[in-house]
Amino acid sequence: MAYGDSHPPANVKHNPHVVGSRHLTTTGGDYDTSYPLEVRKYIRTYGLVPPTVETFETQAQRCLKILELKQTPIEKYQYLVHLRATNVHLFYRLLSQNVKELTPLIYTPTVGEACQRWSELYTQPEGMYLSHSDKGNLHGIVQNWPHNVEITVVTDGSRILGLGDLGINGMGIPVGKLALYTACAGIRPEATLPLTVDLGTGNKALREDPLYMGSRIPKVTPEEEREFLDELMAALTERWPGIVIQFEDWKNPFPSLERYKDTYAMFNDDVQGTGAVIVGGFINAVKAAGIPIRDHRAVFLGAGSAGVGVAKQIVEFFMKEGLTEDEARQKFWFVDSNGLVTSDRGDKLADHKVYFQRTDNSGKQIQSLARLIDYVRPTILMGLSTIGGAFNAEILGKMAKLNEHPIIFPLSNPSSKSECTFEEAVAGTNGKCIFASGSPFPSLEWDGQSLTPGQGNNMYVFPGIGLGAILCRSVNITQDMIYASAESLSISLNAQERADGWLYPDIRRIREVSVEVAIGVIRAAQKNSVDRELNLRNLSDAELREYVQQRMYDPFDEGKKILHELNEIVGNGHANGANGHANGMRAAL
Ligand SMILES: NC(=O)C1=CN([C@@H]2O[C@H](COP(=O)(O)OP(=O)(O)OC[C@H]3O[C@@H](n4cnc5c(N)ncnc54)[C@H](O)[C@@H]3O)[C@@H](O)[C@H]2O)C=CC1
Ligand SMILES: CC(=O)C(=O)O
Ligand SMILES: [Mg+2]
Repeated sequence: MAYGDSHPPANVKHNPHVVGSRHLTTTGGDYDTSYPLEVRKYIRTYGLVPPTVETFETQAQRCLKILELKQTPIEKYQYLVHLRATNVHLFYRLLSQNVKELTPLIYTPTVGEACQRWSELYTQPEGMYLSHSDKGNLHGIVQNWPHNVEITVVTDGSRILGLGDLGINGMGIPVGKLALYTACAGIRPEATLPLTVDLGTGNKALREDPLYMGSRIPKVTPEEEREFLDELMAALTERWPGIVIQFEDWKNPFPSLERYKDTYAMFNDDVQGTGAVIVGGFINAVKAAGIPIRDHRAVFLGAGSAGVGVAKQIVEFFMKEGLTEDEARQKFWFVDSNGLVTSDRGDKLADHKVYFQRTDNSGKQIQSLARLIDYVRPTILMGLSTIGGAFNAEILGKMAKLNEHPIIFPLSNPSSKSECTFEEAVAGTNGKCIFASGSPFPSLEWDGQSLTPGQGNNMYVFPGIGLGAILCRSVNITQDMIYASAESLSISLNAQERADGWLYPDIRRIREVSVEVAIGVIRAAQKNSVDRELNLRNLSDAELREYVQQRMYDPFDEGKKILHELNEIVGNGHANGANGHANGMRAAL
């Protein structure tokens, strides 16, 4: 049985903007009220939108007013989903102009609630769902996606943020991450593929929920998952040879990372992207703490994919600063749900934890985080545990007593899972902490000063990693490319941000930051000889920057670009008629 056809519908050849389903596609619709009338005629939305040609300012005024009228974050999320589905370029114009205000609505924390309520709130497809029962047919089904894809984010929904196994309801995460790819790194919306693999779920309540839309089977075995993914990876790269594949929110991400990292242009965002973003901020945090690298000690609450991913990259940073690998590794104490991670704890440690197991405190199985802090006297406290509030006043007070400027990073998402809030961290350390959290918290006043929290979220790096890998057509995504993203991020603070002691750049500058990250990633790919776009090797940094910027999608340019294309087709003069009634247009239609 054929599932798809690699050829686009016939009318696509006639006009690339008219895609069968009347401008409503899986990655957004194109009913833009800012388009000049001649553009509307060309893409056949003339008469389908109100007659006035609006400025962005007018459009934005309406959108922001509607958002203001919505009472809850989830209602605002739903409005923004609707906006993207009908007017994709306006959605991205609005997002890029209001990235600080809108990111929390389309990403963490609101996307967490959206995933928890996906079955209840579902209204329209926004990505691709592939089930275990589709095995054997994935090559055909992938042909059904109507666009040329440059990047996909794929989840199995088994660990969505810190909210556990949400099955296919995790689709909100690929959708949200890819929206950030477009807004923050200028990947065209239709070049992104949100992908959720439906490999069963360990969440019994979901399997029994009449509204759940995934397979009602328990999670498949690791062997079945591997066989499925082997076929999927081959199908994706066969259809789109340059595709970059980002794995996201898998309960156990290590087997796929090991298996595919040297064969495909893939990376795991939770292990590698998180590691890079935290190293990026951490380089600035250790400078601010004023303690020599050699004297730092880190306690990590949570020894999962993100915790271990972060620590491994900090080891790399410590080694670049002159420590041996063993000295660097000995600076970490991990606590998981069974307590301190030691070699003699009595349970079999998961493979990824073994590297960081402690062997020096046998017989001293420390029972609580507070006791461990007394024992280790850490300078750094990281939270990747999904345990909201775990850094309580006692813990924060101890960190403040031990350090002039304790580094406190509660990184779990969404906000409800954060190990502490910014306000709690500031109050608990008497304003002394150096702080970054996974989800955003508001600025606050402390002792007559305005304090702004850092957001240590992989959104600062994954868009630039993907952009860099796409542009240099990287064969793989190497560890050097990931580490380069951290270094580029750390040096992308501007003078004001440095003077204010910020760890991360203002999120409103994210497009600029993504350009710098992409440049670092491309240079590292070249050093590792995994790049295929060899011309970029001859460009100076300034030329490469210009090249990257020019290739980024700009939602403000869309109308102009279509008009330009139309002018090319019908000849100058015809399509520029002020009343939009250009004769040449008829020829084009
Ligand atoms: N800020 C960021 O950019 C990122 C944040 N995260 C967040 O980090 C958190 C963890 O993610 P993963 O490591 O992928 O999950 P995971 O499930 O692999 O790891 C969770 C870890 O927390 C431990 N844990 C659970 N209960 C605990 C308790 N009571 N005390 C001590 N440890 C406990 C578990 O044993 C495990 O080691 C999530 O909330 C996720 O949203 C993940 C990736 C990026
Ligand atoms: C930010 C992210 O990737 C996570 O919390 O899983
Ligand atoms: Mg994630």
